[in-house]
Amino acid sequence: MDAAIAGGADIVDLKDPAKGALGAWEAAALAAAVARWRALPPGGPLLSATIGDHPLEPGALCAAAARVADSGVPLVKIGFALSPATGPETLAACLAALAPLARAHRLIAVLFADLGPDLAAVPAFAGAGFAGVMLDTADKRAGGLRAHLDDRALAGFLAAARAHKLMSGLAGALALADAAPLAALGPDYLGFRGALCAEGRTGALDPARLAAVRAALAYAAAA
Ligand SMILES: O=C[C@H](O)COP(=O)(O)O
Repeated sequence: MDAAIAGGADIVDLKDPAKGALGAWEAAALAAAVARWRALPPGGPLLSATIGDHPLEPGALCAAAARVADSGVPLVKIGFALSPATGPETLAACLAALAPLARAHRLIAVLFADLGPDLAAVPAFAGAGFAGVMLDTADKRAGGLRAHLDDRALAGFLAAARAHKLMSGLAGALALADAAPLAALGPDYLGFRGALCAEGRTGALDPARLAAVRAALAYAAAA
């Protein structure tokens, strides 16, 4: 957390990469991080946290999301493992169960580009009261986001999010070289983890790598 703040991250995402794509922090560590974040001077980063990797099962998603939301973290990231095999009733049941939580907390739906999600599901998240949608990848060894979705698909996803007033993000094994082309598509944020670590995704953040991504995003924003 300290390295991300020092490196100028706009959003610090609390996740345990050793536990999976959206591995969750333990409750005590999460509460401590939220308390430290609240004590930061104004103008600091926003804070998000992931709820862990769960199947598309309403009870499991609700319990995990409620636990993270109860910590007071302002953005709660919930992975939806949508694939071509997912029936519409499965997503509908999950969203119906999460809608009450979405009325009290800012929930972000994470879809995994490498699982082949139906990007036409974006309006359903808006309908359930979500605050945002983003793309990520589930299998970090299977290539980055742009290996799974081309610019046209990504632009369509972002346009749908904008049309439904959802915050939008792109992530998924992004490299430094992805910063400019993806920023050009106009997401609200880009998410990086592996590219910021000298010794792999589960390692510590490397200030030099963080600075390089920060500089690339600043350059892209000024272009
Ligand atoms: O939320 C963002 C992603 O999980 C970042 O991780 P990654 O860059 O290692 O894919």
